[in-house]
Amino acid sequence: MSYAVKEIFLTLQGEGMQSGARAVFLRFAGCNLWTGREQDRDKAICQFCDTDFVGTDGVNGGKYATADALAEKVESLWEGEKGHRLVVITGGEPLLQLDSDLIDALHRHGFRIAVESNGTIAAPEGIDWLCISPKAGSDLVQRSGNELKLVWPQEGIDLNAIEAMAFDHFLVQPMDCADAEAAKKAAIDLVMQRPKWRLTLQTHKLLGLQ
Ligand SMILES: C[S@@+](CC[C@H](N)C(=O)[O-])C[C@H]1O[C@@H](n2cnc3c(N)ncnc32)[C@H](O)[C@@H]1O
Ligand SMILES: Nc1nc2[nH]cc(C(=O)O)c2c(=O)[nH]1
Ligand code: SF4
Ligand SMILES: [Mg+2]
Repeated sequence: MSYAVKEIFLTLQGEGMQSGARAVFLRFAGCNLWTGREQDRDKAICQFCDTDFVGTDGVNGGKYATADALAEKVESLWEGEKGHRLVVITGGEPLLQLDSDLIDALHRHGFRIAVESNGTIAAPEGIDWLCISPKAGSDLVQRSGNELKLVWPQEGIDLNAIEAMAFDHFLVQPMDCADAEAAKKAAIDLVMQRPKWRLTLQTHKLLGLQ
């Protein structure tokens, strides 16, 4: 199958337990919880998205005909030292498009594969680091993984139910929104009340990185 890619770029992973790691970001176009159009935001299931994932017009974006062609483009962006290759596959919702062909091709090119998903689609085998970020009002299908990263505050989230799921790490990330100060405070309060959780910040935004 072909892959619709919004953009591909080299940066530091800004979020979660792998934050600070050099990584190629592969951002797929499209999401199942929002069209990505501002006029649809109010009626979307996920209303706080900070990302433009519409179309294929970003840096290195486009339609990639094969998994190998896409893996080669990812590899070409990994400059310098050959080792420690990490690709973060995100979107949009990457599990709408990520398949075993692409997982195999990226592994053949020497990459560890991290994925950022909203958890509404079961993850395929072979992902090396799975981050699930639940969205209130959506059906959480993927209930295990390496890290769960909850954007906060969100109404309608059952924290006890989430804590019972099979994740290695439970992270809370303040929502980037009009009242960012209140969101930071709410995230800090959550950790203070529930020590199973850790605070994660969007460090790329603090650093002025992509
Ligand atoms: C743009 S999403 C793409 C991946 C996938 N669709 C998902 O939601 O996990 C990447 C990450 O950014 C988080 N995110 C999106 N909007 C945010 C915001 N306004 N503030 C903080 N984190 C946000 C998501 O929860 C997710 O962890
Ligand atoms: N630097 C950087 N780190 C990130 N971690 C998760 C991101 C995402 O949009 O999925 C993201 C992103 O957009 N940029
Ligand atoms: S699920 Fe992810 S990509 Fe889709 S709208 Fe929400 S934050 Fe954005
Ligand atoms: Mg982002």
